[in-house]
Amino acid sequence: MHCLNVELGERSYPIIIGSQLLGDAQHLLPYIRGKQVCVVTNETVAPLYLSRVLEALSEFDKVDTIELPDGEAFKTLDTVNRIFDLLLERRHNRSTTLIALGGGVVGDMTGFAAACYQRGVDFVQIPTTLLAQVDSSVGGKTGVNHPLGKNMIGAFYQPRVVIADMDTLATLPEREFSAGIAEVIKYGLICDEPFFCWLEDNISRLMARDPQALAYAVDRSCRDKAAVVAEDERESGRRAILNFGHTFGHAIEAVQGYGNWLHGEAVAAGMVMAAELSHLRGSIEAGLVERVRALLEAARLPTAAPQGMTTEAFLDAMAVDKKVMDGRLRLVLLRALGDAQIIDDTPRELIEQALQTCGAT
Ligand SMILES: NC(=O)c1ccc[n+]([C@@H]2O[C@H](COP(=O)([O-])OP(=O)(O)OC[C@H]3O[C@@H](n4cnc5c(N)ncnc54)[C@H](O)[C@@H]3O)[C@@H](O)[C@H]2O)c1
Ligand SMILES: O=C(O)C(=O)C[C@@H](O)[C@H](O)[C@H](O)COP(=O)(O)O
Ligand SMILES: [Zn+2]
Repeated sequence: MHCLNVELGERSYPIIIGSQLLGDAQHLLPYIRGKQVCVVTNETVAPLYLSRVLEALSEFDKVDTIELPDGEAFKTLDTVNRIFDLLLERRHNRSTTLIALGGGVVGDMTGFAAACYQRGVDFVQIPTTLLAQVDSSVGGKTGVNHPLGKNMIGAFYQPRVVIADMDTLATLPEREFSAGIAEVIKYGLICDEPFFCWLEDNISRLMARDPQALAYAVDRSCRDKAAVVAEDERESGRRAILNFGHTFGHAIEAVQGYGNWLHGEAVAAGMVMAAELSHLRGSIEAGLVERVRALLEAARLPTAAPQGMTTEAFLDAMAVDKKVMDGRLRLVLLRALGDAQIIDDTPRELIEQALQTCGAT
């Protein structure tokens, strides 16, 4: 077990990474201030891990649980409202703590519910997917989707602690595991060249879920993300690099229908598009785009647009991106391997060319 910190002044918190952490009260209880707790999970994760978390909570007066329906299609205000209904029916007050047990969908909604319920209650992240352990549980972006755009309603709201039990990854389906690797590769590309090279050398071990390789990748990803978040908690500047591939990826998720392409899959294809565009602008060599494609393919991730998705559909969906300012797209592109920048003057024709090179019709 080891621990690293997200340094945010009075909102700082630890990320605890290890094994056999779920039932372990010692790591959880110091971060729960009141006597009421509500564990938010879903119908898939509950039968696997809920009982272990409840063991750690046996000393509390009031422990409620809510099992949400599973899937990106349920990351909505209606689902968050079900959390509010339970909290009110069961008379949870401002001293309650919400515990998110699950992947990024559960984590994003629980965090958002915590930010809103009685204007803010504590919450804890217990991420159980690779994607949630390396990305979504860290940094305090919470929220839900809207039919017109990904994560359009939300809040910045930090957890009190993140407890990442790597044992939970043993039950993760292959496709979900690959989706998590997409965000891991993202860190190498945007801010950590040595990590990208390490990933190229170790991708087979990682895909075989070698415990040492996996522990290294989770730790390094969390460190990279924590450093960026500590510099710019509310994305007024540098934090936007964590959105590399996401303007394209979010368009894919929304146009294909939430849940048809997994978030990590859409980000993988989006990162190839962003790399291709960086090359078309003259910032990086074609060889680096090929390295990005090859690594993502080795992680069994898509590297091209969904079949039949048009350039027009991409551009329409990308126009609602949260980074758009004064009607101009702001895209995260590569200046070099391990060095991302935010660019707001990319000609539309170049974006269209990058999309078409990546299979958009
Ligand atoms: N807040 C952020 O900073 C941030 C960062 C990245 C992604 N996200 C969001 O996170 C979401 C994606 O998260 P995700 O990839 O974890 O998807 P997810 O939450 O849908 O989980 C993936 C699937 O795995 C199941 N599952 C979870 N843990 C399991 C386990 N241990 N064993 C077996 N099955 C398990 C889930 O029930 C689900 O079916 C997206 O909505 C994305 O927008 C948020
Ligand atoms: O933490 C961040 O900042 C990120 O951008 C991480 C992304 O991987 C994540 O998908 C995030 O939810 C995207 O946020 P959004 O603001 O583009 O909706
Ligand atoms: Zn993401």
